Amino acid sequence: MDLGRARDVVSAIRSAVRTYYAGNDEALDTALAAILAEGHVLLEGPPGVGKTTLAKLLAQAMGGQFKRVQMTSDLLPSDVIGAMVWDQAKGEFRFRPGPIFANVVLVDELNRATPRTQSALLEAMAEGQVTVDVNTHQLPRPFLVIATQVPRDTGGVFPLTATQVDRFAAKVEVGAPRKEEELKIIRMADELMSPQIKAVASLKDMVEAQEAVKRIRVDDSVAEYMVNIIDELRRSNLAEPLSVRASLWLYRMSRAKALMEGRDFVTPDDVKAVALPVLRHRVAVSEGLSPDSLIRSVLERVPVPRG
Ligand SMILES: Nc1ncnc2c1ncn2[C@@H]1O[C@H](COP(=O)(O)OP(=O)(O)OP(=O)(O)O)[C@@H](O)[C@H]1O
Repeated sequence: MDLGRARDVVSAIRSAVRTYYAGNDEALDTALAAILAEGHVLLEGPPGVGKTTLAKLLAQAMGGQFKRVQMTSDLLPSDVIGAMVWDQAKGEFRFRPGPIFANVVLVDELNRATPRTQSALLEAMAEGQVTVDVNTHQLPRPFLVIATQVPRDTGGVFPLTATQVDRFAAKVEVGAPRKEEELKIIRMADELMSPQIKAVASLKDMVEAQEAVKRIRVDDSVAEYMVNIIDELRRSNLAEPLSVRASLWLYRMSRAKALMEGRDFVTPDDVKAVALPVLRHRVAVSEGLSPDSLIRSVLERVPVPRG
């Protein structure tokens, strides 16, 4: 698929989702970039702000399957990834896929699951496959996990470790809608009971778009710019060290962003556009500072390469 067609596929999906999704651009664009870059997203915010709606519409727009997993402390790894079950009719064991076998999976309240179940999910996300007993089962492509979390101070949660959080390509915080968005939402009250949009692309199109992202050029000066941002962040007295995954996801998500903008090369503006969602969950700051303000100040300090 050429890059122009890949861009058209993504913008068709974006417009289709926009039919009913009235939330902020950052959530929608980050989710789209994450699909293209084969990453996963943490979507945080209060209940009822359209997280499920966004995930469902994304799946519909690309002709894919949507599933939702509500995490609880009694959920076992096999309830999420699948298990071997006895098939009475055939007289043999067969693999029964878990609910993560879908193209877009909303994992609700991830930090309510026990560490074992969280690890099983995160491993599957990282590898794009599930291994049960000795058999490996490929997850569908594209495969996007959108995970939500309950606030850390809620009782009965198992907070994810920094390493686990680091596995997510990006994090977006969604808040209550603005007044005009909310007005649009209530005007669609009937349709929103069960929003349905037609597929405007196929899963094959999306997989080809993922491959197209890998052909987006990143000049040495822009790659160096990414590394300089990460280096400057590391010098900022972070509470936790910043892993190399930070720069890898900055690179991958910037390329996805360039494709969405219809270019075959990454500009420093693409890097800046994805820097907050890609970095904010990896930056553990001391009290009184917000990750976003720290990242913004780093972006202001690091010299931008001239094209
Ligand atoms: N930004 C939005 N765009 C469209 N509909 C929205 C939006 N925000 C909320 N809604 C509507 O409000 C209701 C709740 O939204 P939804 O289930 O998507 O929220 P959620 O964030 O997943 O909530 P929860 O965490 O409680 O599951 C739905 O009917 C949905 O259509």
